[in-house]
Amino acid sequence: MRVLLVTAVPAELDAALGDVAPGPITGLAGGVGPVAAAVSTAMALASGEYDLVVSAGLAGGFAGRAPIGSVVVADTVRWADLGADTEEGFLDLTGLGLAGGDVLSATGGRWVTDALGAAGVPALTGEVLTLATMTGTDRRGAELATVHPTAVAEAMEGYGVAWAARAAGVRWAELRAVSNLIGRRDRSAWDIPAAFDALRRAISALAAASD
Ligand SMILES: O=C(O)c1cccc(C(=O)CC[C@H]2O[C@@H](n3cnc4c(=O)[nH]cnc43)[C@H](O)[C@@H]2O)c1
Repeated sequence: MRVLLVTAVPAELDAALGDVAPGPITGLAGGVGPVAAAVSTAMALASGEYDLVVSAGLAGGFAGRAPIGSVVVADTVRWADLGADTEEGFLDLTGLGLAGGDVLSATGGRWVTDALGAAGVPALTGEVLTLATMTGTDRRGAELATVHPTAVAEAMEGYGVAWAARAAGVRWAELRAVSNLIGRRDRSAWDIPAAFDALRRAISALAAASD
């Protein structure tokens, strides 16, 4: 299994690949946000060298659903701020009568959860939201939790990676380690070392399964 691992920033990539010897996993720090992620993933996939793409890195977890330090694997990803903000509430693409889809099913998610299970790495499964605007208020966090009851976490790249993988006909997954809870932005409450440790263990499990 030849895996392309796409993070947003180099620090996430270094943490993810910390225990992984050169081999079946190739890393790419593709940039922050869905557009940078989609473009960099599409360019890498043009080589035709990969069987699976994994969007990986830090994430915000919904309180009571995904605690700091936990690993989450997406069954679906949703670009949650793609649509229109109206007096009647948020309208997604379907609500706007537009084609394109703002929810994608993770075609490689099962392979990732099986790899984690085989290595004894605990993981939660659920919807992972992609947002171009990171949530920074309790009001917005509560709104997202209500509107998306099966969402466990939010990040900023998964949908972009998924869109590029789907266009290239390559299976894809999203795996995140929770560094902070979604809500009022309080950088001092982020536990990046705990999340990076969880990320490193999870990616080691993927490397073991891809050999
Ligand atoms: O400050 C640091 O030391 C540091 C080191 C590595 C990465 C970061 C980031 O800020 C990564 C940003 C990246 O993480 C995702 N993320 C993390 N928490 C959230 C969130 O609450 N809502 C949305 N996205 C989140 C996201 O994918 C960013 O691209 C800092």
